[in-house]
Amino acid sequence: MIKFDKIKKMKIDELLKKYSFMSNYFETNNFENLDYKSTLEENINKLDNEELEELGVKKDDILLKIEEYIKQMIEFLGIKEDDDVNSISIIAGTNKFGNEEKYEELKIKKGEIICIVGPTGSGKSRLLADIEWVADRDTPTNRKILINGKNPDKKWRFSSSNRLVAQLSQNMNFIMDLSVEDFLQLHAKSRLVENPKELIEKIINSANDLAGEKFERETQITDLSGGQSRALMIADTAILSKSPIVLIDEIENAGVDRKRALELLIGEEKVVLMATHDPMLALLGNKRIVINNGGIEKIIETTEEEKEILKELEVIDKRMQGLRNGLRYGENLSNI
Ligand SMILES: Nc1ncnc2c1ncn2[C@@H]1O[C@H](COP(=O)(O)OP(=O)(O)OP(=O)(O)O)[C@@H](O)[C@H]1O
Repeated sequence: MIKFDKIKKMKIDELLKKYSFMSNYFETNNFENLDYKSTLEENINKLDNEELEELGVKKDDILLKIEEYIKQMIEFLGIKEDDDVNSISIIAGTNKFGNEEKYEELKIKKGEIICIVGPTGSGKSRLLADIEWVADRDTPTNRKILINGKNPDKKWRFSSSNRLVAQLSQNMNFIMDLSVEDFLQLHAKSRLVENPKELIEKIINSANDLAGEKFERETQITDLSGGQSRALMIADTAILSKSPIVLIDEIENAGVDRKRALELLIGEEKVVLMATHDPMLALLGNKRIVINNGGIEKIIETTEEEKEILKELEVIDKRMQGLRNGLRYGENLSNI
């Protein structure tokens, strides 16, 4: 059952993200001046008589028609409303020595950034893999993953269109000879986005916001620098990927504004889990999971005092960035 009261209160860009078929509806029904940052209801309420005449419907009927259309499309496409992931829970298992982990359950909600810290070989990647596999006491750690507090549907393991997790890895090696725009078109098609034009523009703008040097939609992806391609993949994952969870293996500093990258992912309502050794990134998180000998030893919430340290680190980071840029552009560093 769809909850139309909730749908009415969704901003148009959220609505298009959730129901990409609506772009087609708006286009074929001549909705021309949509404000993407306002809700569906607000957009309909502000239509004037002239616009209503153009649309050929009464104001009161528009929402009813849209509700009916969404219902039919959901049925036709076989979309399940319970695909929405609002939280994941990690239920404790055992460490490498077979001892029980020192927590019972860790619930992570949408919009939270959780960092995973611990020495080399301690089991950080194993934890990420448990989440990706939706472990059910059937991995070396014996952990169990719940989705929305419940035993998850096995489809998360086997369906390719319903990926629970998007992985952001460090190095993107593009080998195809495509422009940025064609590459994103391909991605959008494979993710069944019907009218990807606006999304592609949003991705390119966001990526350019994150990267030091701007690129164009016509730029060949093989010509992108390391930082530019990382920025493109982050924006693509945030905006186009339907996976509700993003796993990150440390975002390299070079060429990407990491704080903005995290803000972009969180703004798109994802659960973000990030393995990192960098104090600045760790403090940007809401919590950090400390792993040792394969087990979760502690879960630490970032305190207000720690957030103060973050401010210091941001000043240092800015200074480093300034010097790095100076170096790049051949300046005398003592003048910076
Ligand atoms: N609870 C556990 N029980 C049994 N084996 C485990 C457990 N946790 C991790 N391991 C195993 O320990 C090995 C090292 O773990 P992993 O690769 O996850 O470490 P890591 O912290 O990601 O290391 P690095 O920082 O070097 O990438 C792996 O073979 C993993 O399967």
